[in-house]
Amino acid sequence: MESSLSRLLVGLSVQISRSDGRVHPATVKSVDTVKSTVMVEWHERNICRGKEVSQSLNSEKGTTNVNQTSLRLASRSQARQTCMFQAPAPVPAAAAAAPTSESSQANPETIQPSRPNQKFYEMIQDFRETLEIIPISSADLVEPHRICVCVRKRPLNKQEINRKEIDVVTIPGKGALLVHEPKHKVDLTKYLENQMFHFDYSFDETATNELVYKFTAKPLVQSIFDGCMATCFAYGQTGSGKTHTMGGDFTGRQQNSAKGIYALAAQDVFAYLSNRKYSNLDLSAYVSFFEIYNGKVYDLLNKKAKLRVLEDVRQQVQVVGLEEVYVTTAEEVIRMIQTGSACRTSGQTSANANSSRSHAILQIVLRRNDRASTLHGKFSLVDLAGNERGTDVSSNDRSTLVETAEINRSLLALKECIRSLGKNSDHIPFRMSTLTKVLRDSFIGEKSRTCMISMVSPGMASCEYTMNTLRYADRVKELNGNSKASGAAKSQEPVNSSSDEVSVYDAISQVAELEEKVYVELQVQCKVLTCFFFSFCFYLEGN
Ligand SMILES: Nc1ncnc2c1ncn2[C@@H]1O[C@H](COP(=O)(O)OP(=O)(O)OP(=O)(O)O)[C@@H](O)[C@H]1O
Repeated sequence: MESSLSRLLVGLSVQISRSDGRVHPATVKSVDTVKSTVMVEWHERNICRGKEVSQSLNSEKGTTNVNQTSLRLASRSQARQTCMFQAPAPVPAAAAAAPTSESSQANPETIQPSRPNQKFYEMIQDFRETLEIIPISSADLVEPHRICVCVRKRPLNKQEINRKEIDVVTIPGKGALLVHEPKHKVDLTKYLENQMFHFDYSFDETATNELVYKFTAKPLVQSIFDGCMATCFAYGQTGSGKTHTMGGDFTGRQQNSAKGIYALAAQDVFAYLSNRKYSNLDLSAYVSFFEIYNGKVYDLLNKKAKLRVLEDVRQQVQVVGLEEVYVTTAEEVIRMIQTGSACRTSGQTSANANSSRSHAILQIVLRRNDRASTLHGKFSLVDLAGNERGTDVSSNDRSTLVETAEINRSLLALKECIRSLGKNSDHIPFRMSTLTKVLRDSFIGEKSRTCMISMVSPGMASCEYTMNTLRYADRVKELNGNSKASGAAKSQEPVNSSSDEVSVYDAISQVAELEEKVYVELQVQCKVLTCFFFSFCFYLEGN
């Protein structure tokens, strides 16, 4: 009885209610049923530029609460310490073992007496106690952005909960996101490196697709009716929620597309089309859905037909033969999304990771009902390849290495194109990849609008990938913040950004820009040489 009670209580998260009314999370360290004492450890922290600072507790006495049982505080010393509590009548094992169903539902993490990385879990919980958390809500104002970068955290999934993984991401709200990176000192002492990032919006695990849509893609739907070329990207590692956000919730091969951003955008397009404000524009909507895998384009609405990407003399990029279907209702679009997604999945056989190795692009095009079907506006919704592929260089398999290189190239190109757009640069390095080539018209001119939704997985095992995703998004956002075109607030540098890292990124940007300049320069020289050649031929013929 004694040992089972101890086992059940040790590691349990409890709360210390101080006499001044403040509450601190604490952990049961040991239970002595003979002396009727419980050892509880707690510490208090404050945030200071992302680092944690221990503070001393001032109150001498307080009470603590273990499964609703009040214990009297007997003694305590300094800030981070072990305290002795006088235990009341022994807590019945059954009561201790079975937390109320309400509490277990509210947070399954708190009912686990012990877990791998329990210490880090407690440190994160302590840290969260010090934060003021105000999640974004539908009542918040949607601000206009030319380039909008936001982040969405998904909840821990079943497997992660079964593995007792700890959640290392906190969304305090107002565009902020914190990653609590678990670290070890040389002497193996555990500590957290708390990294703060700021974006235009940050969505926590409770946010619905509708809420995310309202702040991200919805303003872009409006913009295409004003003649803009809009693009919305879902970026992040495999399993972080890109398809869930864009395509809707699905399990296995069953997909409920009605709740994804694709479908929500389609519904709004038809709502605007029937709105009196836009009806005099005399517009029609068309949809195309394609995938880019290994630099090749496949039509998802035409049995995965392989398509060619060509650039004409006016630098207009065309996907030759891409099916563009005339649509009149959102239901039609949803059916196409389902058909296209099934085609994408079925083409991948057992290699399920394929889905994250390709970029899927749904385009909703508005054309005027004139003879030439003049393009009025275009919305490209992109479910990008998983970004972890870019860092996965462990494989020796040639095809995986080629895929990895292609994904790296396209994600890098994408970032550079958005940055160039933010800088109002003359040189958009869109030729760096097929992805940026087919989206070229989304990166040029005053009428371009871009939104990037960066998805992060909350688990500790994904921490490194999460940091990569956030650094990428931060890099896109950084120049957006400085750009004259955007009205967004200046973004905050993540606390860990080293100058080396920044200079490497700058070097990449400069190389991309130079590459584009050289290309344009070569084109001009080629034209001059061609003119010279033909003049020379004329001259020879004349003589
Ligand atoms: N916000 C969320 N709320 C609830 N479940 C989510 C959320 N985001 C993702 N999921 C679930 O997590 C799982 C993985 O999500 P999803 O397939 O969207 O990831 P992904 O980033 O598209 O992965 P991949 O790159 O491999 O295609 C799915 O089962 C999905 O339903």
